[in-house]
Amino acid sequence: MASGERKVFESKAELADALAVYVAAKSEASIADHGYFSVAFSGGSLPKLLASGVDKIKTDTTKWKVFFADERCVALDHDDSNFKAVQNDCLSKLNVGAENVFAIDPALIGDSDAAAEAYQKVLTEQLGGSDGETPSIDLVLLGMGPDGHTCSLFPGHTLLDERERLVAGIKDSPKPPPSRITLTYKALEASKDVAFVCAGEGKADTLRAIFHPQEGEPLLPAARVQAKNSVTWFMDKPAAAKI
Ligand SMILES: O=C(O)[C@H](O)[C@@H](O)[C@H](O)[C@H](O)COP(=O)(O)O
Repeated sequence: MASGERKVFESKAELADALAVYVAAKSEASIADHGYFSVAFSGGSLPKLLASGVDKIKTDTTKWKVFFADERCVALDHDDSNFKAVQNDCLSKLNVGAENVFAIDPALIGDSDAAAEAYQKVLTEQLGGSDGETPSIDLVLLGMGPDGHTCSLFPGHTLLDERERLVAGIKDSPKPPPSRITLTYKALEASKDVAFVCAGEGKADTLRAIFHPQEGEPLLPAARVQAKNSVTWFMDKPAAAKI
């Protein structure tokens, strides 16, 4: 069963506002602690959802370092690009310098393993993990798919057992497009905080399986996520209806 605090909101709009306030608080605390705030965004419905609360993110966003929890191996201006979604829906409304947004290297999108290796290097350089320490992202914002996947960690996939790499390539994602890069559990577990964002009745059955797995039901990828400090589940009422 998944662990962590569960927060349930009346509506998507209330969820978005609370998430924005939470992000701002994590940002303030991180900047006070080490001078910057590193945050990783997922794609899917998350960027649009957060967009409606983005004006509540009151913090010094010039001190942000933005990463991607997973990314599709497509051009940065492709409609499938998580970078494009996060940039258009959220970052364009926040004062984050382009030099602080760490996208996949577009020159490597033909080879997800090479793109993942390069992204891991960026993560390590930016977060100071080069002395052998695992880099720690301050906050990872995650979604969850109907099959219980998160990042691009899919049920039954060999990447669920990856313990060496922080970022891995995947060529057979069941959710299109098939070629992607993703943070691994190793990277998630080294992160300080993780927030899951789940809205809509389409998430209800999966959240039931996450929080109340029946006997013999496999532990879904999202249920296995742990972080150094906290995992918090932001849900609206329809998503939380069965938990
Ligand atoms: O690139 C991706 O596909 C996403 O990062 C993915 O991991 C997403 O977060 C989940 O699939 C949930 O997606 P929804 O929020 O759209 O259900």
